[in-house]
Amino acid sequence: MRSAVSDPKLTRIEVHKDYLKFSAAHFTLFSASARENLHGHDFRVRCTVTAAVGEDGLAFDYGILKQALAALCAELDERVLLPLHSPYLRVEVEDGWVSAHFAAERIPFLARDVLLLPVRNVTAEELAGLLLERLQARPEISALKLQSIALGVSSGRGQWAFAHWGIT
Ligand SMILES: Nc1nc2c(c(=O)[nH]1)N=C([C@H](O)[C@H](O)COP(=O)(O)OP(=O)(O)OP(=O)(O)O)CN2
Repeated sequence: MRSAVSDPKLTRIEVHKDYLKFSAAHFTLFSASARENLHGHDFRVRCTVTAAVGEDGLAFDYGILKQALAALCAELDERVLLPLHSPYLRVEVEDGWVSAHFAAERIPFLARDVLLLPVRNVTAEELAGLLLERLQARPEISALKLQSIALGVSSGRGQWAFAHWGIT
């Protein structure tokens, strides 16, 4: 007898928990001469995946996904985020200081407060792409054999950027 529940071969699982966030400072670079002032956000993260449902009615323990996302958020929490690959900004690290060189400005930070990220700009879209890469690189996530991942980053209510992998 078929189960009372429809028997989907694929399911979509979404996680968006209040604790999936990181508080960080940044400035968006709009051109070689225009940028925002340094400011901060509680960046929020959410993730939607598709996966096959097993004969036991379980796709995978989504606690594994939540823990991985929380670990990724913790890596970025309470830092000034600077891009290493910007066409407009040069980063210099010396004697416990990090200097961001932008147009004619030298913007100094204590090295302990800065996190240099392999992105072109500290924008929601670049952060989403970076976090997706880092999520996929985690062995406990690659072991889940997910079919697609969409990872979102928000810099404020009502504005999200998503990075995607796989077929949805
Ligand atoms: N494509 C993108 N554009 C902008 C980004 C971004 O990440 N990607 N980021 C910013 C700002 O840095 C900021 O993060 C958002 O600015 P803002 O919209 O002012 O944020 P608020 O929450 O204050 O939104 P309000 O609509 O003003 O309430 C800009 N552009």
